[in-house]
Amino acid sequence: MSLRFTKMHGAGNDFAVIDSRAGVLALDPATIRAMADRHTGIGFDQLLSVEPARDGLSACYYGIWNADGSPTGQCGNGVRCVAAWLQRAGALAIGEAVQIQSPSGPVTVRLLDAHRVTVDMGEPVFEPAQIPFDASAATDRYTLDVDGLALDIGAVSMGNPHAVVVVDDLQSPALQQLGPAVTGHARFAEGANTGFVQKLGRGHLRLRVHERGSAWTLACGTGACAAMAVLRRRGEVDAQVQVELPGGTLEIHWAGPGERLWMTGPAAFVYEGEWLDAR
Ligand SMILES: N[C@@H](CCC[C@H](N)C(=O)O)C(=O)O
Repeated sequence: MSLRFTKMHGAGNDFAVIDSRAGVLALDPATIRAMADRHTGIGFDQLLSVEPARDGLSACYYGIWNADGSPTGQCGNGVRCVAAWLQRAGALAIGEAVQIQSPSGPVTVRLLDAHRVTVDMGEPVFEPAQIPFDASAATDRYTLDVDGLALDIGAVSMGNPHAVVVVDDLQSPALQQLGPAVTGHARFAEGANTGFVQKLGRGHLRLRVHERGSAWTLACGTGACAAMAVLRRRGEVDAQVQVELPGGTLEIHWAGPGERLWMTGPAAFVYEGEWLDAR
């Protein structure tokens, strides 16, 4: 088996993008893990498959798989890359807004230029059953028992599940163990992407995310949206926030509950390649 792909990244969160518009390949988790391997494969956080739209309305559908082969519902950095990929393929014009269908539903993208994209990410979902998170009612903060430590978290879905933890020091060595522990916590029935956020001001956040299925990444687009959603709902940030991640900066706008959330950030091409399955 061989497979052509485009290597891309959004603020350092990296992807292999496959053109599946003419035929969708069924890739098993073991194959995705082999492709994702940073020593013996292409190396990526997520695999994105651009497929024909399933709703007759969207420009395309895109499937998302983590480096461990698990599927997910949304990818904020990925959808910006898909938009830039469509433009390079001649299927989207700069300035044009189109709907892209993701596993968790449609989002609307607008290309600001060939490498910068704004996305209407929809409304953050705080209802525990929809995250899914084990709690009787939606609230601004929950106490999570992590190996005896009472951790204050926010929980939200941006099409995928997120835990948001406010910290004073993003470099604290304790986060190395806390990240995986929250990601795999039993109260998140499907796991969670865990964002540790440091507040630098009402319009400025610094964030590190331990992702479900891909571990620590240089950026997580839905993680930036989740941090904004949780802190804005608590009244701790303004409607426009800059989120600094290890690999780059994203701009997030959310007026508040009942409103749609917008994310703007980069999408970069790295190279075109062909994966030769030599396992
Ligand atoms: N990096 C992504 C999120 C990818 C999916 C996530 N690991 C999950 O399993 O939900 C982003 O930019 O949003």
